[in-house]
Amino acid sequence: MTLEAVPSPLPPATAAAVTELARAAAQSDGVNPLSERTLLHLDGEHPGDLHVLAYIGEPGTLGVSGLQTVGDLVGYASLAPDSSAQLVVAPRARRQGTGTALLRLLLDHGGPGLRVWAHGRLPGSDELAARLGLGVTRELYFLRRMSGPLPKPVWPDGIAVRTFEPGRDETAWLGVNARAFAEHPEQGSWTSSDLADRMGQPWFDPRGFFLAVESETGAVAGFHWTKVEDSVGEVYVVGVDPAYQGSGLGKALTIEGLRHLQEDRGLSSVVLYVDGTNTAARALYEKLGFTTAALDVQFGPSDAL
Ligand SMILES: CC(=O)SCCNC(=O)CCNC(=O)[C@H](O)C(C)(C)COP(=O)(O)OP(=O)(O)OC[C@H]1O[C@@H](n2cnc3c(N)ncnc32)[C@H](O)[C@@H]1OP(=O)(O)O
Ligand SMILES: N[C@@H](CS)C(=O)N[C@H]1[C@@H](O[C@@H]2[C@H](O)[C@H](O)[C@@H](O)[C@H](O)[C@H]2O)O[C@H](CO)[C@@H](O)[C@@H]1O
Repeated sequence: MTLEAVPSPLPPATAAAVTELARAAAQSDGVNPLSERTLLHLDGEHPGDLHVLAYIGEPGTLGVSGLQTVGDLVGYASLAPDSSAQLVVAPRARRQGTGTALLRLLLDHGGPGLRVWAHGRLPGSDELAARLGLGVTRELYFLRRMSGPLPKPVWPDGIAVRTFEPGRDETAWLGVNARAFAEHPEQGSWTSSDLADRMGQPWFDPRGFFLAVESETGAVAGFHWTKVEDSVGEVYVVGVDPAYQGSGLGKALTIEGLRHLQEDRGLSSVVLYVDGTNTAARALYEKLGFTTAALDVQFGPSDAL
């Protein structure tokens, strides 16, 4: 087995093989092994992104033309410029040391700031991490709510709600998102490119992207961006400008998006991700009937814990 670190961009054939590897793992494990950002960054050039390929063959046999066959690829890892990473080994190739080899290479390239996701904290991830001196540095809860009666949203005085208008609201949304998520490891640093990537996805639907605006000034005070992909409805991101936090706006926005997913999109359940340390959001979602369905964790060097 050969390990090869490839700076972005990946050859299209290789990107397709990684996508197929991730699909096979998701089918086998019941959990997507790679995050949305990682999947989005398989295609195209993303400076600073590093791809690691584990394949059956002599070094260099892949060539820049990409993989000869999907069967050649037995593992993949990605390392982002913020030192966050993910790795996946093909179900057919597990317990042969490929995961250990991928993680060692990530440590070599990522250094002490490395943070490796284990989506679903599947069997073996803790053991693999501990073997290389890594411990849990972050918990991301995956919550689910079955459809049912919703309270009516109570909007703060002077606030109106409308949906996102492409070509009009991008700059204002980036601003309120950055302010709302100033303390978040990823969300607050989204750029116009990150937003455009997602607006270009088949699931993007401005009719499910709610903005709370000041009636007098039109300024965006908060938002609830919903997502429906593969028939799964998600509270994708809810954010409230710090100036409005504690005003009831987050609850009203969350309810508005849940109503849309439940009634306009006819979904029987809704999911979301929330950091374990986010006490405010977790309290809000618990009040609205969300319960824990799974847990993603990030591992980092134990001496960094
Ligand atoms: C799926 C996701 O998007 S997870 C990420 C959610 N977004 C963020 O964390 C971004 C930063 N935080 C925010 O934007 C806001 O704090 C939000 C969205 C979490 C909450 O919005 P707010 O407008 O402040 O919430 P709101 O005033 O509607 O309060 C609703 C409930 O949330 C909970 N809550 C809100 N703030 C807090 C807090 N500081 N501490 C504990 N619970 C809180 C309470 O249960 C509250 O109900 P209550 O006031 O009846 O007790
Ligand atoms: N509630 C949001 C914004 S704070 C959140 O916590 N997002 C996480 C989450 O993102 C999900 C992930 O990318 C899934 O692959 C994708 O299918 C979901 O639609 C996303 O919501 O997990 C990410 C790590 O995997 C994390 O970086 C985001 O901040």
